Amino acid sequence: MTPRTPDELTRIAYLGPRGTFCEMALNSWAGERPVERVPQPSVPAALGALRAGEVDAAMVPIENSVEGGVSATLDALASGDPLVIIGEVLVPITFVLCAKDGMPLSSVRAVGTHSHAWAQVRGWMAANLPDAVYVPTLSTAGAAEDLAGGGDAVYDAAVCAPVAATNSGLSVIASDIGDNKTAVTRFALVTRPGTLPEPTGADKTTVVLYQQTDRAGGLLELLEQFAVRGVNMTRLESRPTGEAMGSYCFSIDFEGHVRDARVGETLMGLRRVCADVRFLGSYPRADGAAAEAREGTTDRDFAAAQAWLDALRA
Ligand SMILES: O=C(O)C(=O)C[C@]1(C(=O)O)C=C[C@@H](O)C=C1
Repeated sequence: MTPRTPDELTRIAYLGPRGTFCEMALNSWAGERPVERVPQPSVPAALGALRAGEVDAAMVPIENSVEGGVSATLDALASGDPLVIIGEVLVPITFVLCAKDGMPLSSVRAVGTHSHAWAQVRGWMAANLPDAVYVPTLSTAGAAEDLAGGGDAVYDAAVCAPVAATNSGLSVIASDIGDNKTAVTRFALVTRPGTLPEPTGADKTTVVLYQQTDRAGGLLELLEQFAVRGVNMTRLESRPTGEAMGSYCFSIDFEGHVRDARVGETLMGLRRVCADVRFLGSYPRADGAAAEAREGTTDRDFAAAQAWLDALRA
């Protein structure tokens, strides 16, 4: 059975192992809730476990303030059985470089970490370890765990959160190595459809849009749907559909809840002009910033216009 409220979510998958930023997001969302945390090796695996009914929800990274959208998550949400976002969490990102005891910084030849983490420490690496080779891993904490495990890790230092270095018993050889000290990653709590959080006045909605045909002004026609109804977008990305060269869909976050009149009208407009609209949920914003409906686009304005039209028709 699909849980209906956040308190009914008892098993939640996340990008593991322990010590990832994803686990921090889940801890921050769960608070005192008695939630069983189920680590998964990758984002597609976490969403696969959710689609298979093995867990009630999944916490996955969706956007980073430095590196942008997390493609693995956006693509896994855009195709396959439908899933919806019911919440978001913002996690400040701090990285350390860690290694086995006794390894000096000058001896590091290869560094393992998640690709998004590497993108956020590139400047520091260029300045401090210009000759180090980058080895991609499935997560930051996974990089630390494999290094500490002493098995077949082909790198001698890992970039991860301070807690992952501690969990793995590794020594921190450089702290606070992120190029941008205010970096934040946004995580989405995803479930199977059936749960629609109530509007709070400070909500976001996520959709994936598939255009009917590739033609001049096609994207403008989609954007007009938002503009004329006063709906503010907070993220817009084009992603390849994978079907053919040049075939793209648009992944969009915008302010407001599907129950807000201007959002409902926008979605209907998009449905008319798109080949397909995938609704990925309406959920409370992590930063609590209320959406301002400009004059002429409030629920009351839409209701008054509808009443006026009804009167004309009667
Ligand atoms: O590897 C982790 O620790 C994650 O939680 C993944 C992830 C990401 O996908 O962006 C999350 C936050 C950091 O920006 C780096 C990596």
